[in-house]
Amino acid sequence: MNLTLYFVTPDGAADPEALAVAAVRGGATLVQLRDKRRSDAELVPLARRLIAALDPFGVPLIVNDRVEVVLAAGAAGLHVGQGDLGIEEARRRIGPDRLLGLSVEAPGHLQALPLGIVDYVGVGPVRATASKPDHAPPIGFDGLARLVAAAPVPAVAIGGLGAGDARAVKAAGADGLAVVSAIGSAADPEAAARALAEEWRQA
Ligand SMILES: Cc1ncc(COP(=O)(O)OP(=O)(O)O)c(N)n1
Ligand SMILES: Cc1nc(C(=O)O)sc1CCOP(=O)(O)O
Ligand SMILES: [Mg+2]
Repeated sequence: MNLTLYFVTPDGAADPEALAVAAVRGGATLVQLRDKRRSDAELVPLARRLIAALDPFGVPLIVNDRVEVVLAAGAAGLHVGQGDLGIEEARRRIGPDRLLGLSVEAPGHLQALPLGIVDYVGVGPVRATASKPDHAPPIGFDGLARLVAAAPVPAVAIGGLGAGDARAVKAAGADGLAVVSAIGSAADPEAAARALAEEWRQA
């Protein structure tokens, strides 16, 4: 698992596959299929196509929220938040070998985290973002640093991040940054991903 540049597909994107391929061509190391609008029946074939498209790049596909889609499509992992399926249940459902990510928004979420169940945490939102209308209060880079320092597993920063943020994310101790719009809304998603990946390398 490489969290350096984690591309999360925009909710309801017309062509998540094209965006994901552009992102990994540019240097994204992990992709999450996050779609609140499509049904499981629509997401399963989409996830299968994404897995096949990402496979030549060696990039795993994580599916947000939908354990049934993970299992039916054979995805590499599942990402859940504080209001989703509990992590013990999620781990039981996906088995020991798939990746499991958990959103963390406050210190209490880490204090309540049993060890050995999740593979990584997504920490945020660093800034307010229109990509997740129901996001928790922004934690800023200081909040990010505090949560990352307390995390017992690798941590990826998320929320309102984009060009120019890699240095601050790395300085906060995170293992990478996760973005939706910085790549998904870019005029040239591959170039945007390449710039972010390069920024991370230079940071
Ligand atoms: C990498 C990463 N971090 C956090 C989230 C947010 O998950 P969640 O809190 O469950 O919110 P939704 O994405 O389901 O709206 C994420 N998806 N990915
Ligand atoms: C999916 C998601 N989760 C968040 C969290 O804080 O848990 S913020 C977020 C959306 C991030 O989108 P963008 O890169 O466009 O700001
Ligand atoms: Mg969720």
